[in-house]
Amino acid sequence: MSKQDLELVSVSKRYGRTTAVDAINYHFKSESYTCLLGPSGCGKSSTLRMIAGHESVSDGAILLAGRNISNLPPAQRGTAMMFQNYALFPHLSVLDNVAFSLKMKGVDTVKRHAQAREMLDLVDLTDLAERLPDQLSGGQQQRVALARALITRPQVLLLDEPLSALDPFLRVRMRAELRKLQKELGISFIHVTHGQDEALALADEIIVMNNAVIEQAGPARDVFNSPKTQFVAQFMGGHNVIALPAGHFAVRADAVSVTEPSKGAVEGQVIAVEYQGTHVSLSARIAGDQEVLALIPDSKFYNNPHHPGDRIGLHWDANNQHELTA
Ligand SMILES: Nc1ncnc2c1ncn2[C@@H]1O[C@H](COP(=O)(O)OP(=O)(O)OP(=O)(O)O)[C@@H](O)[C@H]1O
Repeated sequence: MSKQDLELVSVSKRYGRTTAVDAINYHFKSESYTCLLGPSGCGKSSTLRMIAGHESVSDGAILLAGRNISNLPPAQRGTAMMFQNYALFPHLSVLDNVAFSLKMKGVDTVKRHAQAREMLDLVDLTDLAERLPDQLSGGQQQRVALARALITRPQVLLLDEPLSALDPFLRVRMRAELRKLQKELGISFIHVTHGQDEALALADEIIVMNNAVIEQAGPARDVFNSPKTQFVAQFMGGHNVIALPAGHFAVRADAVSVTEPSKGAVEGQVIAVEYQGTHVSLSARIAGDQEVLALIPDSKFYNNPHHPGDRIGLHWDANNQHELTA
């Protein structure tokens, strides 16, 4: 274990009779980008808030660099949080917003402004230092919030749905910037999102939560390619969940190809064909009244097109068939 790693040891959060987080264990590697992903109410924000110290831990321990930080105040943990709504002070300039936590620590004006300018430089906002928050675009406000969190030189930056207030275009641009910043700073980012696209685009590691527990975690490509449960396969998207005599399996829709009826792994009947530009989405009904989706590259499909009602075979390689445990 590296010195800066963050560890959750059987961490639980209960609000009255609701268990929001149920004895989760996780080892966040230092210098990595981790996304906490899951549907609304699964416990991801509670997990993040416990790491930040904005919520108490009901049970278990949080260790950073081997030190138990579970009961320390937020400012003494070595973590910093960037909030969903940015929480900027409307009456303070950009510079003073960024310098705020240093002011609270009693750092003198010259010193804290110099450090705040360094942070503004990092997020490319040097020219806007004297503006007030309401004179900034959403993307610029977000960068101020980032600079303000980073000025405390945290070992771990915690981000709660940081891109949700941005329009789709800006969201894609900002996620590239977040990723770049994390690599440049060489610290850990832990980012809560309910968007699987966002998690796949950003994360070295993805933690999928469901019903207060970690359903699956690991490198982003492993979680996407080899879902272990029906929930993860369906939540990550792009997969078929198929019941076969040998059990339940996940098969990526883009790994399914269409052949002659007798040649495929299973036989089916085409129920819909939809042209989607780069590929064609074909759905077929197979035994057990199950629907299977195949995403076929555009040119491959039109070399040998199929139509609703056609009998076809569906084929996929054995290594694309992942057994589901639940
Ligand atoms: N302060 C609170 N008091 C009581 N219950 C709470 C409180 N905060 C969260 N909960 C409950 O705990 C569970 C987990 O909430 P949490 O906010 O961690 O989920 P989430 O995965 O972040 O959801 P979302 O994506 O909607 O923010 C939910 O059932 C929620 O209603």
